[in-house]
Amino acid sequence: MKKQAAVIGAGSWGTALASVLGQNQHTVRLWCRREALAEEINTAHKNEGYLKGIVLPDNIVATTDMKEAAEKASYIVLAVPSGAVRKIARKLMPYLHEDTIVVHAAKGIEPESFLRVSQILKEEWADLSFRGMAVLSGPSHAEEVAEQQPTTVAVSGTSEQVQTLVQELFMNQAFRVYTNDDFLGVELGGALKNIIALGIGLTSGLGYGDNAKAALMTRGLAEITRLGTHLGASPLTFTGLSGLGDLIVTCTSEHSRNWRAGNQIGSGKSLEDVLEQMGMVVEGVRTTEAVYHWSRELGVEMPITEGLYKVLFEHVPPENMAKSLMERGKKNEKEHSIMLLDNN
Ligand SMILES: NC(=O)c1ccc[n+]([C@@H]2O[C@H](COP(=O)([O-])OP(=O)(O)OC[C@H]3O[C@@H](n4cnc5c(N)ncnc54)[C@H](O)[C@@H]3O)[C@@H](O)[C@H]2O)c1
Ligand SMILES: O=P(O)(O)OC[C@H](O)CO
Repeated sequence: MKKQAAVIGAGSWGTALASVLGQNQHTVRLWCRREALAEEINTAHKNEGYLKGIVLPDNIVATTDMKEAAEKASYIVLAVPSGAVRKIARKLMPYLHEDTIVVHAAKGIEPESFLRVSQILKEEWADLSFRGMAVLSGPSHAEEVAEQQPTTVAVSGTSEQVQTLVQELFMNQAFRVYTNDDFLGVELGGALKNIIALGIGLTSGLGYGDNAKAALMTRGLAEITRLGTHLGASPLTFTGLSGLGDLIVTCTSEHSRNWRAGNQIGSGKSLEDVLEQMGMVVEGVRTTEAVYHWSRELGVEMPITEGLYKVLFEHVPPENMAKSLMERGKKNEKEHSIMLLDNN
């Protein structure tokens, strides 16, 4: 059935998700910051700056007016960078009502508070009543979603009903949505994989090959799972779409901004120059900062995150990251899995 949906954020991901909703014949209002972009979307049905060469469904209406975008929507999809979520949550406040379902699609952890995006929203909207919240996450580069290439993602919701409704809202022949009741795990997987993708890009920039890439992906997943299960997420979620799936796509795709940023830093560019030239969000930088401090506070070992933090924020040369990881003390590969089995 046709729904009223608002997508907040007309960058790569917001535009791609609006496109999926448009293909599904929903009424879509896409909120963007710049008038010129709204004009481009409404007249040319394009967003060339973020999704080059893509023609958008003509039932997407772009606006810079938050009221016009969100007031009548029964679904509000948040697709801004995690760093903008608090500010946007405040702007959205007047337009949430009893029937609103909020779907967030941002992947990050807040550095100062160590909060996930859903926790930021709950904090900002503590006094409001709305129908529920969901997180949509998984291996899904906007460029391929916009081209209607086969894509699979996971959705988790504050209730089973919300989860199923969001699955129905987005699902189509090119965009397959699985439900997963582990909200924490789905949200964490999407945020944490960006750290590992940055690290892998960095080693590729240094000239290391596929063995290093496989090592970091495997041990990266181990450290994501270690933190996630420590916080109460299911280990199985990290083997699914929002865990391993998203890790694979972000660490191997030419589309990944996190991988590309790491690659350029490994090749000798400064973090500041890389971020300035990217022109799009590189979530892994902020999340590395958050997770480095968070894991230390929690006493959870995350050596890849630690190595990357030192390169990004303490000006340690990138080659030292690989060296320090290779020279760590002897370990049993299954150490953490054994601990998990013992606890069950
Ligand atoms: N691009 C993808 O393939 C993809 C896929 C899945 C999830 N995500 C996640 O979606 C989120 C958004 O990523 P993106 O790729 O669309 O980023 P992007 O850089 O392509 O676009 C970001 C959009 O947010 C807007 N924005 C930035 N700062 C803002 C602020 N302070 N207030 C209001 N608007 C602001 C920008 O104008 C732009 O429209 C990120 O958390 C990202 O990890 C991205
Ligand atoms: O381009 P990236 O590195 O921000 O990754 C985008 C998505 O998270 C991939 O699923």
